[in-house]
Formats: sequence, structure tokens, C-alpha cells
Amino acid sequence: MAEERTGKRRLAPEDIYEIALVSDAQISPDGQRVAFVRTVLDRERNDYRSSIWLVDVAGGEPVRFTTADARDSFPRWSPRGDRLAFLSNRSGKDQVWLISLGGGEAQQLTRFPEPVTHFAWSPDGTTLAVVTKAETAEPPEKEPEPETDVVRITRIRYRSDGTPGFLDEKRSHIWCVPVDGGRPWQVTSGDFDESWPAWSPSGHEIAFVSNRTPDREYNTVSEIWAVRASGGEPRPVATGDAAYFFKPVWSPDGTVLAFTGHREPFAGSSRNHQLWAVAAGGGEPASLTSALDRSVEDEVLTDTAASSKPGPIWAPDGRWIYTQVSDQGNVHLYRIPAGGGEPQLVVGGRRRVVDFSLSADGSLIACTVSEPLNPCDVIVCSADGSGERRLTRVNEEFFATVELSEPEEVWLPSASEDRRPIHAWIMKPIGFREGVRYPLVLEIHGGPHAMYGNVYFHEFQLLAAQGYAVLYTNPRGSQGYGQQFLSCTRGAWGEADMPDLMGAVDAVIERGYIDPSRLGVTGGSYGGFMTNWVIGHTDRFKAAVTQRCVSNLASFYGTSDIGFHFGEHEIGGTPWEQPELYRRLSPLTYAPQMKTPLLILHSEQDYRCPIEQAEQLYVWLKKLGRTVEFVRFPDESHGLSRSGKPKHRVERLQHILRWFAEYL
Ligand SMILES: CSCC[C@H](NC=O)C(=O)N[C@@H](C)C(=O)O
Repeated sequence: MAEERTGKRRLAPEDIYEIALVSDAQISPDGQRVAFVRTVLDRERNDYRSSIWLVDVAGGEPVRFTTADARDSFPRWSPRGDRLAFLSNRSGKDQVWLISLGGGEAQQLTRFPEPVTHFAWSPDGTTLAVVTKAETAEPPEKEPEPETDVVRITRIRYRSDGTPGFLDEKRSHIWCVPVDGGRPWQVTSGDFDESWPAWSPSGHEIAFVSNRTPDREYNTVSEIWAVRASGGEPRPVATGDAAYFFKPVWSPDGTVLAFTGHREPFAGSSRNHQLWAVAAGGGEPASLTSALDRSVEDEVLTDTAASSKPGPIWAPDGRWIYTQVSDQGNVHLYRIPAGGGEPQLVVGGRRRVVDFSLSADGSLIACTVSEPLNPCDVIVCSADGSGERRLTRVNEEFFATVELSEPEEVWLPSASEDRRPIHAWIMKPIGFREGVRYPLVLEIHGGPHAMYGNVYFHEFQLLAAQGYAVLYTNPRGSQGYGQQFLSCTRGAWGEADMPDLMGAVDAVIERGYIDPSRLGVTGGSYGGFMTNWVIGHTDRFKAAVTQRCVSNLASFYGTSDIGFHFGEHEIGGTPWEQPELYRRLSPLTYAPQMKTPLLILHSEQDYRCPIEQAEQLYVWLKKLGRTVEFVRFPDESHGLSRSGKPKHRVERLQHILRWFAEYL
């Protein structure tokens, strides 16, 4: 029917191959061009490829600038704008490469034996500050054969989601690398992990993020330090047991450092990240965004985006600091007065500003944006957000051939006593006709402190294409609605947020086009926890798919790479201090009440929510005689739905559709 009406076809799982992703829009210092990363899925190799592209700010067709068959990322303009440094895995591991804008091949700059994870240009353009775990600047003649494959563990934090799954004993440090020849030198050292180097405007110092507290093994502190670029003993800038600070950036006159974070390290993602300023010499930081009551990080979730690493940026006149702000399902670009005062919205709208950059004179901004019906494009606008123009139309051709469902943004009453309105999105099925009642799939997000929002979500569009209405919400515990809302799930996982979800389902059913006997539920990670929780507390759902889930909080403590502090803060104590609370809040406790046919999807190298969480649930339900199936994804991590091997991503989507087709 839809096809007849619109001439467009329905979306399919394999269409992930058709969608190119752009990210990391970096405007040249002179504001003439934007460099960005374009990532595509390589069907033949079952892998990803990315390259650096350029587009003129004045308009015109974007052109591919790096041409290697590799993964190029993180393009950064030299201060004079005559070359780009970028990361590439062309030589095997991510290293820094340089390419001149005047033409010629890219040249490999660094040859560290370990990957480079981040770098920053010195203000005079002669040197890069580079982050790597390498202990030497050159690889050894021959890689030494490991003496054993046995892993010896002595630290409390030793896991890391994915492969190989263990943190090694090597430490991330800052090196300086001269760009036109000369030997690299190591700037920081010791038993610390450093990240996010930021050059002072004079080029004499580098600020960075580290945890240098004596008790760092058992805390989650993140401090701001500075060190002379030539090396030596770092000095504290914003440090101490209450520091949870990231992404430092110097004011143009070098007198102030701004950074993001909060003052409750153990609380992690359950607190708004604020923008802070401190005298560059060190001292007591002041929050510039405490009145905003929102996080200055990007908290939105999607399955269709490439990653970038935006941080705050000072306007060159030192009056403003530009930052992302997560607000009610959107990620907006704000500028915050550096001396205090009202934050100003710069790039708003129903969308996510994925990353951004400023021209050297501060007059132009380039951003990557994502919208509900368009995964990504590059835009430019003036410093106050005016005069916005779209520079790319990356997926326009493809989306002209498929029919998408436009999400309707609504506020629906919670089923809890307070009837609090909960922000939600409803997608009608493709081919929707008045008078017909449709099955509904409730999608529950993870975190719990993240948010759904105004971005393209392939899984949701796919469900709509298969004839399901889709409901997604930001229940209590979500980001984007202020600190009080964010804290609601502490010690009350499932209990605090399930009424919000059920109220939203009730409200959608009241619209008259949902068949209440055909409700499905799914979610990943904390959303998988909630899927398990929901089917343990109601039989109203006819089919469920739990993904990368948590089922047993006691065994989650100590097996997840998220760290011991997460459960302690989120649940309210350790399993031995609060055994009854851990039992009460674990979905497995309610397994005997679970009757809904359940599909369990889990990655074998998921060390965020280890697969034992799925295994327990599967065997308990099987033994209880329930309809349950377990699909395991080898060599995949927690990020399967977003960054897994393309073939597995397609198979995952197919399994979800299969289960709902069979049981809903
Ligand atoms: C429930 S414990 C860990 C949950 C995890 N939190 C952070 O990593 C989570 O829910 N992740 C979400 C964002 C996801 O993977 O979708």
C-alpha cells in the first residue's frame, strides 16, 4: 500500500550498508572549508572504511581528500591551515598522518609501537601533543614473542569491553612530536593514565586529564593537570578527591582553563556534567552552568552515528565558551559567557549537534547534525547561529527511495501516583490506515542515564517498516530533564521507571490505533535490564527481546568493566552490605513470574554486561519451561548494535524482526 502511494520501498535490515555516516566537522582556520570524516560499511570485508572529505563553505560538491583503503579519522587543521593531521590505521595501528592542502600523498608522522588515541597541534604549528601507551617512539625491530598467554591480574579495574577484554599494565602518556622532523619526546610518565592534551596559547604548557590521587586504584577521580611542553613535573590545576573533570581548554589569553564535569566522582553519569572555569595557575573551579540544570555532554543514543570527540571551545575574543548541551532529547550548541551570565542557544532545533568547530576568528561554526529522518550532515552558521546552511546531503539519494516514519514528539502521563508527564516519541507503522489497530513495540533505552531523542534510529524505522507502531520514551533516570529527574532511579532501578513506561503505553493505546493484545518490548543494556524487569512484573506484553542485558545485580558487581563503583552508587551499597536490595532489584528474582516469550541477544565479548547475565536468565527460564531463545554473537562487544561487524548488525536486526513476527 505504502509503496503504491509513495513509489518508495520499505526499509530493510541490510540498508545499514546504504547509509554513509559523516562526523567530526572541522572548519579551516580561515573559515573557507570544512574537513569531515565519511564512514561507510564495507560489505565484502564485513568491516568499516572511513576517509577525510573537504567541502567549501561557499557551497559545492564535497570531495574525497584521503583515498587510502583504510580507516582515517580525527582530522585537525594546522594553525596556518596549510595541512591536516589525522589518525589512520594504514600502517596497522592508528598513527598520526599529515597531508598538505597543496596536494601530494599523506605522510606518516608517528610510528609508535602502540596506537595513538588523541593529539593536538601546538599553537605555532611545529609540534603535536600525542596520547599513546607506547614507551618508545619507534617500534622495536621485531615484536617480542609474549612469554605466556596467561593473564595475571593485580588491579581492581582490569576489564575492558571488547577484545582482548583486559586492560594491560601500560599507561597512556603524552608525547610531543615535531611535525617537520626531529625526535619525539615523552612529556608525562609514571603510573598514571593521561588524556586530552590542550596547549596553552603561548605553547609553553600542556593541560591534560589524569587521576594522580594516591587512592586512584579505588576511586574514580579525574583531575586537570598542566605540564611544561618540554616535560618535567606536572602541576595541579583542578584536582582532589571531588574532581570529576574532563576536556580542558585554555582561554585565548591563557589565564583561565575551562573544562567539563562535576564534583561527585562516584556518581559518574548520574550527575549533570557542567562547564567549569579555573584560574590557569590552579585553584577552586567555578561552575558556569549550575543554573542550566542540564549536562554539557552529548547524552543521546542511536544505532546510526560515527563517533567524534567534541569538547568545549573558547571564542577567540575570550567572551564565550561554546559547548554541547543535552536538553529533552536534543543536543544543542550553546555559548556560555566566560565571566558568568545567561547561556545563549546557538544551534537549536529538533536535532542532535554531534560535533562542532570554530574558524580562527570565531565568526563561523561548522557542525555535524543528526535529525529524526536524516542521520547526518554538515552545516555551517555564524557565531550566533544565524545564517545556517547545509553543506552536505550525504544520504539524500538513498532516503529518497525508502519510506520513513516521522516520529511524533509527545508528553504522556506516568502511571505513577504523581502522573508526571513523560517525554516520548510515537512512530506510526508505514502504511498506516485509520480504523486499523496495530501491534506496538516499546523501546527502552540504556544508561540508565542517557536519553532517546531527535535522531535517526535504524532499528525503530525498521520496526515501523514492518508494520509496528513504535514507542520510545525518556522515563525517570534519563538525561535531559534536570538533576532531580536524573537521580530518581538511584536505589530504585525498575521500581521508579516502570510506571513511566507503562503510563506511556496506556496513553498510546488510548489513541485507538493500537491492538492492546499485541504489545512487544525491547531494549539494550539498562534497557535490557528494564525489558527483563517489565516482563517479570506484568504479563501484558506478548513478546520481548532483551539485548546486552543485566539480570543479576550481585553477579554484575565485579564482572562488568563499568567498575565496582557503579553498582555501589546506583544501587546504594555493595552486594554484601545490601544483599536484600540487590535481590529485590534483580530481574532474575522475578524469573518465575516471567511468562512472555523472550528472545535473548548477547555478544560474547560484552564485558560491560557480561554474557553470564544472559546465560543465567536463559537457563532459569528454560528450566521453568518458558518460551525462550538465546542468540550469541561471537567476537562482538557491548557496542554490537552500533559498531559491531556489519553482518552481525544485520543478523541482529533480523532476529528482532523474526521474534516479533512470530510472537506478536
Ligand atoms: C545496566 S549496567 C550498564 C548499562 C550501560 N551503562 C553504561 O555503559 C548501558 O545501559 N549502556 C547503554 C547506553 C547501551 O549500551 O545502550
